[in-house]
Order: sequence, then C-alpha cells, then structure tokens
Amino acid sequence: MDFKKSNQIAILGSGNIGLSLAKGLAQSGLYPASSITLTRRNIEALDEYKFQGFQVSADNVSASAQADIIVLAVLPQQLNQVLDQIAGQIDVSKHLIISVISGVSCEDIRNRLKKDVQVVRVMPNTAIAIKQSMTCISVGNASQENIELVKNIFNTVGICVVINEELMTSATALCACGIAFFLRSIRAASQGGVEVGFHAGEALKMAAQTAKGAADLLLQLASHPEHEIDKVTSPKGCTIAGLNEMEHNGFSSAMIKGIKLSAQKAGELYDKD
Ligand SMILES: NC(=O)C1=CN([C@@H]2O[C@H](COP(=O)(O)OP(=O)(O)OC[C@H]3O[C@@H](n4cnc5c(N)ncnc54)[C@H](O)[C@@H]3O)[C@@H](O)[C@H]2O)C=CC1
Ligand SMILES: O=C(O)[C@@H]1CCC=N1
Repeated sequence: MDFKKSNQIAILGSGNIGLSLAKGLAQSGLYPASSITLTRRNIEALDEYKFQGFQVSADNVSASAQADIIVLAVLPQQLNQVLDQIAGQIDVSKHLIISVISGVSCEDIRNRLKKDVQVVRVMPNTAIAIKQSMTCISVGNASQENIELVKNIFNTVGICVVINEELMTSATALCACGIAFFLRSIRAASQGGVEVGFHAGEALKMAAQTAKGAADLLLQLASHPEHEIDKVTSPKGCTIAGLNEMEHNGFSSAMIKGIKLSAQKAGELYDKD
C-alpha cells in the first residue's frame, strides 16, 4: 500500500484529541486541511474548522469510505456504535485504522470490524496541536510500510516511540494524562508565586517557562533530574528547604499514586459488549 501525502484521513470523533490531531497534521504540512475529514454528531460545532478548509461531516460511513486512513477518536463507550456503523465500508486492501482510544486493543477493534484489517494503536497527547506530542505506538498487525507511515506522521507532530501493546494503558497515564498532571503542577507553582508577590499572569508565565527550562535540561543534556536538582540546592539553602517541605507533604508520592491509578482506570474504560 502506498500512502502519499495527498491521501485522505477521516477522524471519527472530532472532540479534544481528534481536533488537536487535525490541527497538528495541518500545521505540519504533511496533510493539508482539505485532505482531512472531521466527523462528529453535531457538526455546527466544527464550523470554525470548516472555515479553515477541513472537510466536516456527521456521516461516519461516507467519511470512512472516502478515506485511506481512519482515525478512531471517540470515547471508549461510544466506540462500538461507530465500529458497527462503518464495518460494512471497510476495505482491507485500502484502509488503515489508527485508534487513539484508551483501553481498547487492536484485537478488540479487528474483532468488531474485520479480522484482517490493519489496526495500529496510538496514544498521543493534546500537545499534538502544536506538534509537541509524546506519542506511543503499538503496531498491531500493520505492514512494515504502514508502520513507517504511522511513525512518520507522529514524528512530524512530536516524538513517537513504538511500545508493546500491554504497556499502552501505562503510556496513557504517563503521557496523555501526563499533560494534565504537569499543567496542574505549573498552575500550583504559579499560585505559590502569587503568594510570594507576583501578579497571577506574570507568575503563570514565569512558572511555565521555568518548567520548560527544567524539561529541556533533561531532554537536551540527556541529564538525570537528581543531577540537575543537586546543582540548584545550595547547602543550607532555600531550594532544599522548599523541596523537602514538598516531599514531607507527599509531592513525589502523589504523582506516583496518581499515575498508577490513571493507568489502572485506563484499562477499565472499555466494555467490549
Ligand atoms: N483528550 C485527550 O487528551 C486524549 C484522549 N484520548 C482518547 O481519545 C478519545 C476521545 O477523547 P476526547 O477527545 O477527550 O473526548 P471528546 O469527548 O472530547 O471527543 C469525542 C468526540 O466524539 C464525538 N462523537 C461521539 N459519538 C460520535 C459518533 N457516533 N460519530 C462521530 N463523532 C462522535 C463527540 O461529539 C466528541 O466530539 C477517547 O477514547 C480517549 O481515551 C487519547 C489520548 C489523549
Ligand atoms: O482522561 C481520559 O480518559 C483520556 C485518555 C487520556 C487522556 N484523556
């Protein structure tokens, strides 16, 4: 199968992640807006995207028939209805299915759709809208050519890694939910900043840039967090005082427990029947 840039993508379920993906793809230049069909039940909510050149539709069946790549981006509890709708349209020699749905295996989708259709499971995060997603991929039964195609797409809108499918719910917690966890940390830091004297707007900007700098220290220097922390904590200084106070209040423990619970919950979202 030869998927070219001009080929058609249908995103079934254009909510938060579906639209973030659409924005990232169009911004990347890999797929122009005109090659992407966005579906949802109430298409008036997509007027802004129609204006930007995306195709919009309430009809999953015709959108799937016209597409080469079908992205499943509805909630787990909405999936079976969508799969049953489009099953008759699936052409195994043409279609590639990309599912971003948490807790649903490639096999679950093949069992409901068509046994031999190629399905890849992908877990992006909302930073895909600005081409900064950490995306995990499990390749299912896809051909090497389609695996390369999917890797190319998700490397264009961020960074992707291929992982075993049994780790996909863990990836959901760490990377997809992770966006919310880090955003809440930044928000909390900004609230601390207000307590020590800054206006809310400037505190948020200062906290966000500080978080970005911390992440880039790790990414650009391939450094370990504790190595970088050791450089900040002067003996008897204010950093270690603040850091230890946070740890006494369960900072690391709260993050670890939250990620574990999210991963567990991600595995319980889909009811096959
Ligand atoms: N929000 C996120 O950051 C991420 C979400 N996911 C997964 O993506 C999926 C969607 O999540 P969200 O975007 O957060 O949910 P959402 O509720 O914002 O989006 C789902 C969209 O599907 C539409 N929809 C429902 N039934 C439909 C149907 N029959 N035909 C067409 N459209 C239909 C809804 O109107 C809604 O716009 C979930 O399965 C979630 O696990 C995966 C990675 C990240
Ligand atoms: O909260 C959720 O269930 C979805 C999956 C990952 C991010 N949002």
